[in-house]
Amino acid sequence: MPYILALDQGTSSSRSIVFDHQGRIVASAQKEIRQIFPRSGWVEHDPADLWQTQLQTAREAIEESGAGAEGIHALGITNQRETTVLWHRDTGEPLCNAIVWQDRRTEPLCARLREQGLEALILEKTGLRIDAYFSATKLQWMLDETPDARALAQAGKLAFGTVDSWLIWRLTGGKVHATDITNASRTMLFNVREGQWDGELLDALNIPPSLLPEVLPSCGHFGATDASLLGRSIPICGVAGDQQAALFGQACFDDGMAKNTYGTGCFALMHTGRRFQVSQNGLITTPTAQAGDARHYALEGSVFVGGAVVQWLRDGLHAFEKSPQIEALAHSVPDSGGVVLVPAFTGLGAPYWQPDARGTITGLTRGTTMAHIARAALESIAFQSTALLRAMDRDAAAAGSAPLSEVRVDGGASANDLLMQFQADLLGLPVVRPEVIETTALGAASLAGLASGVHADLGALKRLWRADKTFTPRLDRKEAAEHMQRWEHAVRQTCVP
Ligand SMILES: Nc1ncnc2c1ncn2[C@@H]1O[C@H](COP(=O)(O)OP(=O)(O)O)[C@@H](O)[C@H]1O
Ligand SMILES: O=P(O)(O)OC[C@H](O)CO
Repeated sequence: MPYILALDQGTSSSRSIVFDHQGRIVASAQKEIRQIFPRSGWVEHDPADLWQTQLQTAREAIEESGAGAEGIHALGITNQRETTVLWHRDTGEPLCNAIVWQDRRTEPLCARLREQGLEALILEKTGLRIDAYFSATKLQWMLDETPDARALAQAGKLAFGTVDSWLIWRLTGGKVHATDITNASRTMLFNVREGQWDGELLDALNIPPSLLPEVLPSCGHFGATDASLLGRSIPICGVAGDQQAALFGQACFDDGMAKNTYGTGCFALMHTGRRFQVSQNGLITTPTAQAGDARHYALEGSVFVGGAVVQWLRDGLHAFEKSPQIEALAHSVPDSGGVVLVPAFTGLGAPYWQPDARGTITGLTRGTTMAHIARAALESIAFQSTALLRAMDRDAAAAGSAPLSEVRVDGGASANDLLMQFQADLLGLPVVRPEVIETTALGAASLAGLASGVHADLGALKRLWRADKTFTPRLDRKEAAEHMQRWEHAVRQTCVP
C-alpha cells in the first residue's frame, strides 16, 4: 500500500510523518529548531537548521516506517508561514538568517506603508492588514540591510521564498523555485483575487520580481527530490502553509466549515466558499489550499496567547509541572469563582486589535485559589476563540455565506476535555476532535495523495476524516451570554491608559 511522507516545518520544530493511504500515522520523527533572538522583538531561524532538521527527520521517519524510500509514493510539505528566506541562486547559500513571522523589527516599514495610504489597496488585493507579521517588509528589510543584497537582487542573482520554497529548492537540488498559493498569500505581495504576484505592490515596496518563486496550486507537481537525499527521487505533490493545511486535513472543504488549532497560540479558519470577502470584523482573508482549478477562500483570525497561558502558569507561577496537569487542577473547583483572566501579554489580536493591551485578572476574592486561576486560564483560551469565531460568523452572515454549524479542533491543547467542553458551551455549537490531531501534516499528505492518485477526490478524503470525540453544548444560552459579558468587561480593563 502506498505511503505518503509529510514534512511539517513548524516554528519550534521540524517534524516528518509517514501516513498510509487511509490517513493513519505509520511513523514520525521530530527535532527542535534553534530560536535566535538577536534583539528584543527580533526572532530568527538559521535556514540551514530548518533544512537539516527537516532532512534528518524525513530520513528517520522513512526508516521507522520500514517501507524504505521505495515505499514512499509521494511527498507533501507544510510549514510555518510568512517566515522569510533569501538565498543565492548559484550556491544556494542564504544571505542572512530567516526572519520569523513573530519578528516585529519591520513595524516602522509598516508605519511608512500606512502613511503612504496603502492600507485599503493592500486589503483589497491581498486580504491582509498591513503588519510586520507578513513577509513583504521582512524581505524589504533584508534587501536594505544586508550588504550587496539590492545589487545582487537587481542582477537576478537572489531567490526569495517562504519556508516551503526554501525546502523545495533544497529538496530538488536547486532545480525548482516554487511556492503554493497559500504561502504566497502570506507575503502581502500576492493578489489573491487574481492569483498572481501584484506588480503595483511590488513597485510600491520596491521588490524586484526576479526574486519571486513560481506560484502553483497547493495540489500539483513541485518537482522531485534529488535521488541522493532520501534514497530515491520522490515526487513533491502537495504544499500548503500550516493553517491552511490543517483546514484541509480537517476536511473542511465547504462553505461554513471551520477549524480551530489550539497550540501556543490559536488559529481559527472558516471556509467561505469561492467568494473573496473582506472582513468587517478585523479578520483577514486567505485562500484555502487549492486542490482544483478554482480558488476558495477562508476568514482567518489568531489568538496570540492560547496554550502559552498554560506555559505561563507552569513556568512563571509554578502552578504545576506539566501542561496536561492543568486539567485536574482546574477540575478541582466547580467553576472559576468569578475570576476572569485575560492573557493579553503581548496585546490582543483579532477581533480586538489592541497592541498596547496588557494582561489582567479580575474578580479576585480572599477565597480565590490557584485552581480558580487555572480554570480561568483555560477558559481564557475558549473566550478568545469564541470572540474570533463569532466575528467570523458575523462576516459570513453579512456576506450571505453559510453559518458555522460546528468547529473541528486540533493542536496540543485540544487534548484538554474541560477546555473543549467549555468551548462548546460558550459557542453553543458542537466541538469535534478528530482521531488524528496532527491535521497539519495530514493536510499536506492529503494534498500529495490527491495529486498522486492515492486519493480519488475530496469525497474520498471526507470519508477518511474520523471524529474521535464530540463535545455538545450543555450550558444554558443565557448563562453562556453572561460568561461572555464578564469576559468582555475584563477585556476592557486590559487597556493601558
Ligand atoms: N492538556 C493540556 N491542556 C492545556 N494545554 C495544553 C495541554 N497539553 C499541551 N498544552 C499546551 O498546548 C501547547 C502545545 O501545543 P502544540 O500544538 O504542540 O503547539 P505548537 O504547535 O504551537 O508548538 C503548549 O502551549 C501547551 O502548554
Ligand atoms: O508553526 P506554527 O504552528 O506556530 O504556525 C505558525 C503560523 O503558520 C504562523 O502564521
